[in-house]
Amino acid sequence: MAFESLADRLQETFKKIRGKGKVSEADVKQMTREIRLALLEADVNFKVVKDFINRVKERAIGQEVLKSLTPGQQVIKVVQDELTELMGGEQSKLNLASKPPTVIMLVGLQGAGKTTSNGKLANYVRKQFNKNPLLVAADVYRPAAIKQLQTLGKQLNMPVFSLGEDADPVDIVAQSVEKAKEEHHDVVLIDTAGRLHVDEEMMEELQRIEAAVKPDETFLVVDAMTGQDAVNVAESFSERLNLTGVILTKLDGDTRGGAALSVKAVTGQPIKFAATGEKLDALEPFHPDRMASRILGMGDVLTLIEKAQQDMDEQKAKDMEKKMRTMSFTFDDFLEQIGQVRKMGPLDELLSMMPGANKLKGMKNIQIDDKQIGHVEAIIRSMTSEEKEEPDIINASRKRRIANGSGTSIQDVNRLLKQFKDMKKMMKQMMGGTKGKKKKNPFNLPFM
Ligand SMILES: Nc1nc2c(ncn2[C@@H]2O[C@H](COP(=O)(O)OP(=O)(O)OP(=O)(O)O)[C@@H](O)[C@H]2O)c(=O)[nH]1
Repeated sequence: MAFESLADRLQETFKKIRGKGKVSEADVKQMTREIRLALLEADVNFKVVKDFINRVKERAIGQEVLKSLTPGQQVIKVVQDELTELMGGEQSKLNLASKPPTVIMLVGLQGAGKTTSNGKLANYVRKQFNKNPLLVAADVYRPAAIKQLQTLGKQLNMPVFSLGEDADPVDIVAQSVEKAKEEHHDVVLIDTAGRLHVDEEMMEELQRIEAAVKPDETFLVVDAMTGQDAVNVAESFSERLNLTGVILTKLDGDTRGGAALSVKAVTGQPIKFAATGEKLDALEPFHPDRMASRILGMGDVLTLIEKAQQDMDEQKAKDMEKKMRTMSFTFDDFLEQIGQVRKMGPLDELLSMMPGANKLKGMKNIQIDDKQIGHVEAIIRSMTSEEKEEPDIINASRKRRIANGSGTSIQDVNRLLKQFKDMKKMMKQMMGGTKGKKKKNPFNLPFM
């Protein structure tokens, strides 16, 4: 899972400071020392780390007192804020031209995921903004590049503009924009040539394309797995082109996080999209605040809920959120959720967005093995309504009855009860509620 060791280390550090009723300057220094090491180990650019630590230190030591947070929590909030800021603060939206077509050019090194991202982005603008994109094959050097884009075009049922391998890329893009106007394509997505390394010839060509079509967006596609290297590449590109944003790819791999955390500071350009897989729908707008929460082990509950909303009807998603918030989630809801959640995608991917999930090694405690679902359903159906509402009343004799009724064993029943308990614990953590009395949580920090 991406960011795993960074997340582990930061959470270890926070554990020490969270409950503190008083945080001394020495505590802050100790904490920032640990954060510094964790970031360096995650391959974050050293200069970026230095600035980051200085800001955290300054704010954490000199901060005003917020009544609703303990001093330990305040310090953690400072880190969360600064981490969000480091990745760009506000989410940066796609810039669509007021006068179509919107021209989007993708640049980057070979293998970064440029061509794939082109297809994903085309898919995204069609779905989200109801656009009618034209894909443009301007990589005439890599033999299979045009073909690859044409294959993507076929999968998406979208036209691809190409003049073959012998044409000049500048002619290709200029003609493609004319064609887009004629045929009412409101978004033009240009796939440019990549090289293994930054080289002069490539940069000049990209600059010529840029001058010819004046793109509304020029996205640098960066492979998150390449860490520091990615940042150096980003620097070279941003020196020569008017980049407007970054698409960070391969966030589904076990990247240490360096590129995600440094690229904004180094290029001045925000990460606008994150790609999390090879499939054509694996592209999401990048939200710095959610990513910061995720790195800090607070989970990405909003993305989880959005994902849920895409796949189940909105009312159900709202109900689910409310139930989690008020802790009135019962076994009946659990049963319903199992069905819904299975529609949403691979369980391990969903679980990785849950707060604290990275701490549950292998996530064994809450893993819902698809094969066991039948058992789980049978067990829940063998419970009385009272038991489903208040599982704490399930004593040894009730367990025996449930096991018999569902054709499972007492161990199976115990396991499910434990899973349910763990799940509720996690919900409590992520929603910040305590059973019975509701605490005010102005910053919506799940660890409160
Ligand atoms: N796991 C994962 N793989 C990705 C992602 N994005 C791209 N890939 C894979 O990375 C490889 C390279 O992607 P391409 O799109 O061909 O790379 P490119 O940057 O266009 O390369 P050139 O056209 O040679 O410049 C392909 O095998 C993609 O399937 C991602 O977000 N996650």
